[in-house]
Amino acid sequence: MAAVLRRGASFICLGSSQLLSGGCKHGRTCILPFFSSNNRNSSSSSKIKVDLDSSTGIAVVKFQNPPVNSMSLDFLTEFVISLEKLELDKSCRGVILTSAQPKIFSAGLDILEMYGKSPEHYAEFWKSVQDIWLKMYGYRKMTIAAINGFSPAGGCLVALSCDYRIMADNPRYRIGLNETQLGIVAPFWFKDTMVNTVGHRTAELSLQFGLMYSPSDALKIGLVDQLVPEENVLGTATETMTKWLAIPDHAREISKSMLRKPTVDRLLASRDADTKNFVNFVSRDSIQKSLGLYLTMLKERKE
Ligand SMILES: CC/C=C\C/C=C\C/C=C\C=C\CC(=O)SCCNC(=O)CCNC(=O)[C@H](O)C(C)(C)COP(=O)(O)OP(=O)(O)OC[C@H]1O[C@@H](n2cnc3c(N)ncnc32)[C@H](O)[C@@H]1OP(=O)(O)O
Repeated sequence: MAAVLRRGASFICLGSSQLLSGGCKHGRTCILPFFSSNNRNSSSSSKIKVDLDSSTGIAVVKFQNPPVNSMSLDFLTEFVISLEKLELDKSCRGVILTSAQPKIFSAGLDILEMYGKSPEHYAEFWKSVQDIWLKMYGYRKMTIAAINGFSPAGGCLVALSCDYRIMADNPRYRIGLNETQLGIVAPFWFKDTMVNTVGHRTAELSLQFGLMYSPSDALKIGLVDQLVPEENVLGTATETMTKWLAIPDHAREISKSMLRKPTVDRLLASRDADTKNFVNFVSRDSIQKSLGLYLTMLKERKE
């Protein structure tokens, strides 16, 4: 039985039933939007903060999963629910993704979800990774990634799935699909997303080497669209979104769908096979060993 707390106009629902909205269907703790008296609707689940300004139609979705915004199963579930709600909300026309953590946009998929777990867990996790990509790459509303820090692997994929990417011009930051450096392989839909953005030849070099690009190199290859001083990332994203929103929604949306649907359909046609592939691949002793060594390396770097 779910416990439901009502606080003014806001609802918090805890538990597995779906008393208040489709948002809780995944059976995890979630917090429904808090409606304030002005034009801003905010909601904050534990890992995703949403701030929708209905006077402009722009929502800011902030990742807040310290220390590095790694994408665990819970994070991905909350993320997809937040995007679903915004997609259904007529007052929202565009979404900006950014990070509440200093210096990190997202460290990518949570490696601990792929290490030392059961095949059933790997399958559930992978489906949630597919879900977020399908939601983002086919998203009806305009999306901008305001990349305010490091963005490896899954973090890069999330940015690549947006319509426009603005990155902090800090030469210490890096972005790229570095999977091969962990001894794993970016699946075909990560690869397709990269190819669609930077072209085939650059993707060949990028994916095989697992290259991580500085902001200026990322701009050169078209992995990001614009660099701005770190303190201006969110402001520039909001200004840019306002310009994009001058285009009639239906025309922009249909154009986006024409360009992206074939890529989305490729995964939709083979989701189960892709999940099986992932589970078989990640369950191998050699892959588990690589991931274990990588986790140890991450910890030892600090010592
Ligand atoms: C044939 C093909 C078939 C199927 C496909 C098969 C496979 C495809 C599979 C998977 C695709 C995966 C995509 C991914 O996203 S994998 C994740 C890749 N991410 C990374 O490589 C990033 C690693 N992290 C870093 O480089 C750094 O942490 C940093 C630059 C993001 C931040 O550096 P800091 O110095 O600020 O912080 P740290 O001290 O390094 O980290 C703090 C803390 O967090 C832990 N951590 C970091 N990243 C992750 C992560 N991605 N997952 C889980 N945990 C992470 C780190 O170990 C530290 O932990 P402790 O505090 O030491 O406990």
